[in-house]
Amino acid sequence: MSELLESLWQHDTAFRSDLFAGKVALVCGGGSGIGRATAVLFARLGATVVITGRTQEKLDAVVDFAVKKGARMHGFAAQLREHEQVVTLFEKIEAEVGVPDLLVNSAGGQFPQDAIDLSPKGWNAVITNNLNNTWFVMQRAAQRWRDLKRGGSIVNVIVVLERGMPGVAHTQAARAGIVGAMRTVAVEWAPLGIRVNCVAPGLTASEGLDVYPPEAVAEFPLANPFKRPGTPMEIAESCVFLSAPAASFITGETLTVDGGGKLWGELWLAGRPEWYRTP
Ligand SMILES: CCCCCCCCC/C=C/C(=O)SCCNC(=O)CCNC(=O)[C@H](O)C(C)(C)COP(=O)(O)OP(=O)(O)OC[C@H]1O[C@@H](n2cnc3c(N)ncnc32)[C@H](O)[C@@H]1OP(=O)(O)O
Ligand SMILES: NC(=O)C1=CN([C@@H]2O[C@H](COP(=O)(O)OP(=O)(O)OC[C@H]3O[C@@H](n4cnc5c(N)ncnc54)[C@H](OP(=O)(O)O)[C@@H]3O)[C@@H](O)[C@H]2O)C=CC1
Repeated sequence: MSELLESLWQHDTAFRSDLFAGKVALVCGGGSGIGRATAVLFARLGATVVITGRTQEKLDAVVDFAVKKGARMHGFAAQLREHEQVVTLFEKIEAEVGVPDLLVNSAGGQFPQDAIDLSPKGWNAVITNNLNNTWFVMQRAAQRWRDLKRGGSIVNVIVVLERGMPGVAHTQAARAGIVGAMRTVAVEWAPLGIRVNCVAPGLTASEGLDVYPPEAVAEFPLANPFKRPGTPMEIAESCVFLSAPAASFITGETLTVDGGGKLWGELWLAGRPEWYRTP
């Protein structure tokens, strides 16, 4: 783990080291994967960072590493699909750290299953975990920015929506909901100085891939023409770009970072259903 964190700390970045000095960045899902890489990058670029997720130990490992490097980082656990916990989280951040200026929503996930077999409970769990949680956090941030008469930036990490993604129909539905809401609030909130964008990663090598069955994993190299997964850092750089002043005229957009996966390739996240197997 410390080797992985060290490699994130040393990785080349396109950004200057004081880019976010004086800013507070909140990264949801910052205890692992894409969120962790984004949090570490914000910290390297001078931000005070708050990471959140359900598991305090995961947050502590990232915070301990960053603090030892001389960065400012805090980890506050929260179940983001519960609205009251989101409100309490913001109160705690404001009391102990300061109002966030930047928000990256990388908390989420799903289980792979053929759509035809999804149970109502499973469908609801994934919708709640990817639509409601992201919405609760982005709305709360915007409410605080409106109340305090200050702007901010929101970046939501979603999935690629331009093509079918067999095995994760529930998550595609949830993320399509986020894109719809994002485009609308980009308009409603622009006069408040609030920008809202999305990053759509392709297959990315994170702990999140552990939930996929071996037959699906074996075919992951076919997901894009580079024939490799992306790295969390490759996604983090885009999250940070959209959060930065360099993106000050970009709102309501989705930046796809998928190695060309939406143009070419096959991806069967639950394996191929029987009726798609070649004889
Ligand atoms: C083009 C190129 C671009 C390529 C682009 C590629 C994109 C795809 C790759 C994506 C990768 C990632 O997202 S990686 C990130 C992955 N990370 C995660 O998934 C972590 C977050 N996941 C979770 O928190 C959970 O797994 C989540 C799915 C939301 C469920 O949370 P809950 O605690 O509410 O739910 P549970 O109690 O566990 O289960 C609730 C019900 O869900 C169903 N359920 C849960 N797990 C199940 C399972 N494995 N198989 C079947 N059904 C399941 C059951 O009905 C459960 O009810 P019972 O039967 O009663 O129990
Ligand atoms: N890896 C990939 O190939 C791709 C990933 N994505 C999406 O990118 C995002 C980040 O994924 P990735 O970093 O790969 O996966 P991870 O599973 O490593 O990261 C997801 C993080 O979200 C946290 N989280 C999940 N649900 C909640 C919740 N309800 N409340 C608070 N925290 C929560 C998890 O922590 P904890 O469990 O401790 O709460 C975890 O740290 C996800 O939305 C994922 O679906 C999209 C396309 C491709």
